[in-house]
Amino acid sequence: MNWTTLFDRQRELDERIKEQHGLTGNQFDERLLALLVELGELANETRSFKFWSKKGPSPQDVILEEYVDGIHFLLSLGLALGYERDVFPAGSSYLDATDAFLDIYRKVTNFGLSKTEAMYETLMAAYLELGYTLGFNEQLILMAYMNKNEVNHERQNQGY
Ligand SMILES: O=c1ccn([C@H]2C[C@H](O)[C@@H](COP(=O)(O)OP(=O)(O)OP(=O)(O)O)O2)c(=O)[nH]1
Repeated sequence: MNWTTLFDRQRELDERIKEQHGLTGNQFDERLLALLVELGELANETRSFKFWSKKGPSPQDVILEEYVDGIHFLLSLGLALGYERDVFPAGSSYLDATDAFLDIYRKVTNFGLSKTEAMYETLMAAYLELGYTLGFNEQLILMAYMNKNEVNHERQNQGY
């Protein structure tokens, strides 16, 4: 994954939102909470934990769009702390989606407390691994990110 391109796109979007909404500060806590909320929305679409229901997951394109919302906030958090990089190390693989979600919730919380670059790297690697666990590859993730980034610009054009 060429993360530099994604960080560049994210920086443009974040700066635009910052200007449009007259923001000061880096909104670190809000971005962190937004990421946790997106993780919940993503888990809900996969229905991976709903042992009480026979209803299947949402279509993969719906799950992918939720997944790349999380990528947006992760990139945003990295930008807020100056942690942009081109490469992140591979994470270790997960047993299933539920295992991945629980691990990532822990890692988001740890990162929010420590705010270290090492913890950020670990979190990025884990989130990418979640993407693989959900059946996506880097190409799909990159394309979906670009599409949603465009949608986010369009929303700002419309005074969202
Ligand atoms: O500084 C920011 C703020 C937001 N976003 C992006 C991330 C995500 O892709 C989208 C917000 O999520 P979503 O599309 O779910 O927005 P919402 O306002 O929660 O929409 P809805 O109420 O329709 O779920 O905005 C950024 O990239 N940078």
